[in-house]
Amino acid sequence: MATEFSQTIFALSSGAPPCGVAVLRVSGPEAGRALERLTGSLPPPRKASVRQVRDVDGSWLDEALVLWFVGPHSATGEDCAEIHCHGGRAVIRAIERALEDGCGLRRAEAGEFTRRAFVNGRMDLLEAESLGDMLSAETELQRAVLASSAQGEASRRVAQWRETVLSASAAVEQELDFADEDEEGTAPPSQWRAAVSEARAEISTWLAVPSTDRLREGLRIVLAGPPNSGKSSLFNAILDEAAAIVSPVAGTTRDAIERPIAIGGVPFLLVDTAGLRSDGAEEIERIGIARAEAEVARAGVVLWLGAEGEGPAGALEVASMIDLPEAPRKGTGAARVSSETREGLADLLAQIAELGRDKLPKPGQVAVSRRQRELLDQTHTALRFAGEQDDLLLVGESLRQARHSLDAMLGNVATEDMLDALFGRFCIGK
Ligand SMILES: Nc1nc2c(c(=O)[nH]1)N(C=O)[C@@H](CNc1ccc(C(=O)N[C@@H](CCC(=O)O)C(=O)O)cc1)CN2
Ligand SMILES: Nc1nc2c(ncn2[C@@H]2O[C@H](COP(=O)(O)OP(=O)(O)OP(=O)(O)O)[C@@H](O)[C@H]2O)c(=O)[nH]1
Repeated sequence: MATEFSQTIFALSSGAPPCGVAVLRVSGPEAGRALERLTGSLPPPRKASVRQVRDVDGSWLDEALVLWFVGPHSATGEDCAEIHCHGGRAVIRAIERALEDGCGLRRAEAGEFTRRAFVNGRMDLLEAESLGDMLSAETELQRAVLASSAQGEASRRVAQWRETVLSASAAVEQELDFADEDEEGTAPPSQWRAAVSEARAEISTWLAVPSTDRLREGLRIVLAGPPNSGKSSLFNAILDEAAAIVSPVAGTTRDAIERPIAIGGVPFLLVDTAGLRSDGAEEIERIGIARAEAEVARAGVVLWLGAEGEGPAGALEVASMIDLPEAPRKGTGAARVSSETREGLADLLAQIAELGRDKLPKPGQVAVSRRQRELLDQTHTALRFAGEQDDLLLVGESLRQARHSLDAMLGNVATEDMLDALFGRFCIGK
């Protein structure tokens, strides 16, 4: 996407019409002139004002509440106007047409308002990423974990580490100067090593937290066990009981049947390992088993419905079909359920939610995306090297690498492609 900041953009920022009130946002140098053309005059900045909205030919369109923000004191950092109109489809369309054809504005692309806020220094990349996650949050745990990053907490810490690295670099330069001059004078004390090691320890605690991608996708619960052990029945019973998440993560539908669900406010992806049936050719059986094994390997939680003690390590053993007098397994498994009568289902769900809370980021912890974790990992490696190295030239180079990774986290160095990918997953109007 070519970023053309001379252009003024507009979009419907509120949800799908028809709705009670719709919010049309306008950002860019022409925002004030457009608002003036449609409503007669510019209201006082930042003050909600009721105005009659008219098309450029003078025909009346709606009575609306309007807001006017003078840049840089706006969400995007540019001049911004908002028209809060009645939420009928035709009303919205008529005002959009007046903005597009009447005023010559352009429809915004996905995430373009936020992208402008980023480019104008209103937020850094960490904040933009967590805002994106916040917008797709469906469960309470997702919201609660992202709340801290959204408040800029993560950014402040990263900026502090960057400062630490910059000061260390300066100190190393100074030590190098002393060495060069070969003077008798005492070299400055190497306090930077302590500061760098402290930052590295803090980075380690962040690296120990699962990524926000994990949080967004949900923890995989894989139902495993031999044919006819009741996996599909339990799959359906759990789905029935838990709240289905409305928007499944795009592109995750694979051979196994997966459904995103929330259990106790924790996001999960419930996976039924279908196709395990061994009544076909040996070839098919092997493929089925390989597939199930692969699912088990990438599972966050395995619910094992097979014989006791035969499940994969760490699996939650589930005795199924307990309503049957001749239940295939009356075992003392951690959980006992009947998909038929739902006995034990609530207990099983509570156990699953607890496991999820344990394996996903916790509220109060700072969680970052996989991409950010890679950069953080690079920073950590560079800082460890710097701390252990005696050759000051190599130390200086490692510190430069660490600073570069931290800059990439904040978006001080960002490529257009990367920004396209990040902001492209936002909604239009955000
Ligand atoms: N109607 C509406 N609601 C919204 C937004 C919006 O743009 N419009 N936002 C869109 O993201 C979020 C709120 N974010 C905002 C962030 C900063 C400013 C702003 O005007 N900041 C100025 C003035 C701050 C002040 O009041 O002192 C500034 O920081 O200089 C506005 C919205 C969520 N709700
Ligand atoms: N009475 C009773 N029957 C059950 C229960 N759970 C499953 N069944 C029955 O057991 C049979 C096998 O259940 P499925 O859920 O299809 O088992 P599965 O493990 O998915 O089987 P495969 O897809 O072949 O691997 C079906 O006839 C179900 O109706 C239960 O809790 N109580």
